Amino acid sequence: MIIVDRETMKNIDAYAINELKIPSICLVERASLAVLNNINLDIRNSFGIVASVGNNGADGMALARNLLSIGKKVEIYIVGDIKKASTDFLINFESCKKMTDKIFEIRTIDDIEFFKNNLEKINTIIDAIFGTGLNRTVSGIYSYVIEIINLSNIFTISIDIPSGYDCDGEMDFGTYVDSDFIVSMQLMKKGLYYDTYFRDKIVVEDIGIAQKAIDKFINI
Ligand SMILES: NC(=O)C1=CN([C@@H]2O[C@H](COP(=O)(O)OP(=O)(O)OC[C@H]3O[C@@H](n4cnc5c(N)ncnc54)[C@H](O)[C@@H]3O)[C@@H](O)[C@H]2O)[C@@H](O)CC1
Ligand SMILES: [K+]
Repeated sequence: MIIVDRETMKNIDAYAINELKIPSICLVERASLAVLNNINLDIRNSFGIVASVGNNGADGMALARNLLSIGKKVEIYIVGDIKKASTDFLINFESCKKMTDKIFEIRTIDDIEFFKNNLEKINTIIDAIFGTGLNRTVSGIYSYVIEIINLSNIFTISIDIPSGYDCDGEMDFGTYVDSDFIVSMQLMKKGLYYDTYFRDKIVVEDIGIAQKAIDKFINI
């Protein structure tokens, strides 16, 4: 099994997109389907997608669109400034806005209360806040949201990495999602493999990042 650190994963992602011209939105779509294919849709019918506005959030928006398309109950909670959203995030966010009005921004303490109360109506949380882009201590509204997710005891699936957890397993960024299940993209992340608590709750899924991009940065 190939195990990568954060920097290597970011280099592989960038090479696949910028040099091999693999459209990033294709990777986002594959990532969303990788999560979808790991959900038991017979028992999971109501979803809270909790997303920030980078590409981990982009994966979350693509998954939200796919869940809405098959008629699942989906509520979308955005934590972060939509004005700073990534291009890939906005592509599926635009579609989600056409498919549901249950899209809520979490910015204030009142929003936090609303989020906490609304969670009682769903049975699955999708954690799409941070992935390999996490690079500093989790604070403010982000830490409140993560604490509420953890206190909710609702089955939580993290996209790529539990939000707040250091991909390399070295830094303590304050708080992180206590995921029940993690679908990690393309390659096993070092921090998750060497942390036995998470290692048994993770699947790694191919999302179409070419072997040529992986070989460039992985010297076997
Ligand atoms: N284009 C790509 O590189 C792809 C990325 N993918 C997904 O995108 C993720 C990486 O996306 P990004 O690099 O956009 O970053 P993230 O979406 O992980 O994080 C979003 C942004 O949050 C900010 N941030 C970092 N730490 C923070 C903190 N403590 N408090 C507040 N804000 C903070 C950073 O500016 C970061 O860009 C991967 O984990 C994966 O899920 C996949 O869709 C594959 C394609
Ligand atoms: K995540």
